[in-house]
Amino acid sequence: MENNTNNILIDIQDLKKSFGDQKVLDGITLQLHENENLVVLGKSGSGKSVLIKCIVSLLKHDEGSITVGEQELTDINEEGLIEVRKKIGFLFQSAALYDSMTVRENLSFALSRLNKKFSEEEINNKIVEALENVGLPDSIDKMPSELSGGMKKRIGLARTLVVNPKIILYDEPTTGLDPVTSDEISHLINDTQEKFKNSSIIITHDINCVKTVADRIAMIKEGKVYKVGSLEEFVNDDDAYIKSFFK
Ligand SMILES: Nc1ncnc2c1ncn2[C@@H]1O[C@H](COP(=O)(O)OP(=O)(O)OP(=O)(O)O)[C@@H](O)[C@H]1O
Repeated sequence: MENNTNNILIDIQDLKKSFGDQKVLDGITLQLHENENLVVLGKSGSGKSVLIKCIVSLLKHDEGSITVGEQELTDINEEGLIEVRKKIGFLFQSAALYDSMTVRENLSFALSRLNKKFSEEEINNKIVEALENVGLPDSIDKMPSELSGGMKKRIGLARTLVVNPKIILYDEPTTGLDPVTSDEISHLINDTQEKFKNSSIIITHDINCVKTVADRIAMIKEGKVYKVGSLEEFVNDDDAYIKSFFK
């Protein structure tokens, strides 16, 4: 949870994205720094998921730029995109495990997409290590249907960690979980960041999660960044709109 340097890993400049005549992002400028957890807040439908989908080019932005490392995404080719995606792990809301595969196979599949040659032993070691990091080494041969919601989130995180990404994007990581499990997942996000020194963008409505993980917060309103600051700056802000999120 420390931000030692201000190196920029993702630089978003004046990003715009519409669907038909619905303007969703209307000039977002925002940076993700090295070694930080950046929380993106905004009410439902404000474009938070659209923003992170643009970052991994699951959606194409209309105007502006997104630079990941040295790579600008606007006219990126397929090869460049593969390289960018290797740097970014994306943890979807649903965890999106493959239901017909065991936990081991889910993680192994993620590794196979790296296009690197690993020995059987290396693959096994990486999978065991990733599962240990999320506290579920015994679930290796389980099917997703045998896991609880919280366990699925953890396995989703293990699958993201197994490829060792520099950046992790979390889309509502605690949604649908009870308060205790939500808290465990929030702490796991911090433990992950401390151990692997990666940087994360976390979309969440869960204020307890925000309070646990946020190094910085960016609030989106009407397609623009309404405020960026520390948790303390948000909590102490007198603005009624901001207060409505933190009461
Ligand atoms: N592929 C799409 N085609 C058309 N409209 C879309 C598409 N994806 C998102 N939208 C619209 O963009 C707006 C923002 O959606 P988005 O999912 O980013 O909101 P959000 O801030 O993540 O909301 P929530 O907190 O409820 O998840 C919504 O009005 C949504 O209907």
